[in-house]
Amino acid sequence: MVLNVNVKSVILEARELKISDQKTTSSIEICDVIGCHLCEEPGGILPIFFGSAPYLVIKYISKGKNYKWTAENVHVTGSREECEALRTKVNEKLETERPKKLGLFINPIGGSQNSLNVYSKTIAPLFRAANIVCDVMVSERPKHIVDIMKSFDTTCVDGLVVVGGDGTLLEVINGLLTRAQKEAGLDYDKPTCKLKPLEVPIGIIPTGTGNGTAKGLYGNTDVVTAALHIIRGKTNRNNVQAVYSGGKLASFSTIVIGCGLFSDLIYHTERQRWLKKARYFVVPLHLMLFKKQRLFDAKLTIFQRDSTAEDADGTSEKSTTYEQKEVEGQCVSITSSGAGLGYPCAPFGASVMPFIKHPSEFVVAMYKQCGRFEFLSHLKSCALENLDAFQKDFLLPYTVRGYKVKIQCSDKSPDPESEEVNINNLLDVDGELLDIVDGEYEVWNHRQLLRFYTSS
Ligand SMILES: Nc1ncnc2c1ncn2[C@@H]1O[C@H](COP(=O)(O)OP(=O)(O)OP(=O)(O)O)[C@@H](O)[C@H]1O
Repeated sequence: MVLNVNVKSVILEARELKISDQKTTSSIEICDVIGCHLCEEPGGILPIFFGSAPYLVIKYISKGKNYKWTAENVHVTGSREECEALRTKVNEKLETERPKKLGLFINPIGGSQNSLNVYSKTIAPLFRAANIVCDVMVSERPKHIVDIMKSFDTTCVDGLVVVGGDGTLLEVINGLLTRAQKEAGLDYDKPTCKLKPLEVPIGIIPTGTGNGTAKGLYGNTDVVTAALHIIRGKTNRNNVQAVYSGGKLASFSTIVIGCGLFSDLIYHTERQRWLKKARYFVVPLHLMLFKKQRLFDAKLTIFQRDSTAEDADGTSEKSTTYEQKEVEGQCVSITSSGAGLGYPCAPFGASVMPFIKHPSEFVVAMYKQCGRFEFLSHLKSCALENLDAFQKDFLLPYTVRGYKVKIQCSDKSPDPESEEVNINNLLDVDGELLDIVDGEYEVWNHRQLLRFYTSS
């Protein structure tokens, strides 16, 4: 919607623009202004005689339902001097924390394979309107971004933006965070090592399939909403989970880590790539409705906050002692969620929040055997963020600061090439499959390790 007003009816106040037309007065917060540009009326016979009429376009963020943001315009008419004066004053007020130069990484094959199109048609014009310059890199092969991250100079940009899915984001995060720890000379393979945070802010334009991190940060997976959060430039420090296996740091995670059912789903889905995007729907539905649940024996060791050794602000979690508990048994999956780790709208966010009392805590759940429909109804409750989604007989949820899993093979002397061994050594990390060593891994929370563009 375009609002047409005269320059005299626009009043610039300390933190907002007050705009009045004949009937109403509305206001736009300065932090929601995207940019301000002077335009000329298109040519015609009248401008030849009377001169062209300039007008000022004020582009601003409008916040709708379901966290959806759109870019709207106010057209301000008046004399050139008045329009230019208003433009200068508004631009001066636009906050200095806004990014001016971004490093942008596009995965052209993520999701519907339309990232390049989304960028050039929708995102680039918004960034241009906000006077943001982009240094664009397009990945040419799997893991190309991991290689780029090995030498990318983050000091020459104000922020990084991923145009892709969670897998591409994970490549950026893994590359940069690991490099930062190496450069700091830290013993980062030890779960107890306090890791060095990454200063450069990261944003994501969700053109992947799952897009869980974008949903967590922006409340939805709308690409315009995501771009507008990045333009606004507000950032938040977010927690990250780290996965360790075989005595090494294997990956970071921002959404979900799961063995068993969840890694099986990804394993089988990726084997049916010929189904293209339909595989994300057909394969899980087929497995859930027609296949028997795969059960495996596992030992889950949980590390919980020692209630007698309180760390008031929660920043020194590594010096805290832990109460350790072991749970053993047959299960369908062991899954932990990054919800509650500082992502304002994280997947399962509200569902696991009742369990979390401290910023360093997160939830790991052991899924026991259950009926197909019970399981689907649990997933639906999680998606709807119902507070009782984890209060099910087949679920054992634990509030933890870290946990360790050992998957036991049913065969006492298993063939290392067997499918059971293979599949037991796969872990779903944010929708990507990670090879773990001997069916054993550990997950720990690291506080405020990343800075994301978000406006919580
Ligand atoms: N040019 C390319 N050709 C083939 N694979 C690529 C290319 N560029 C990146 N990749 C790979 O694509 C994989 C998936 O990317 P991405 O996560 O962006 O999309 P997605 O899997 O559809 O989304 P989500 O992870 O949100 O479900 C990554 O593992 C990455 O290594």
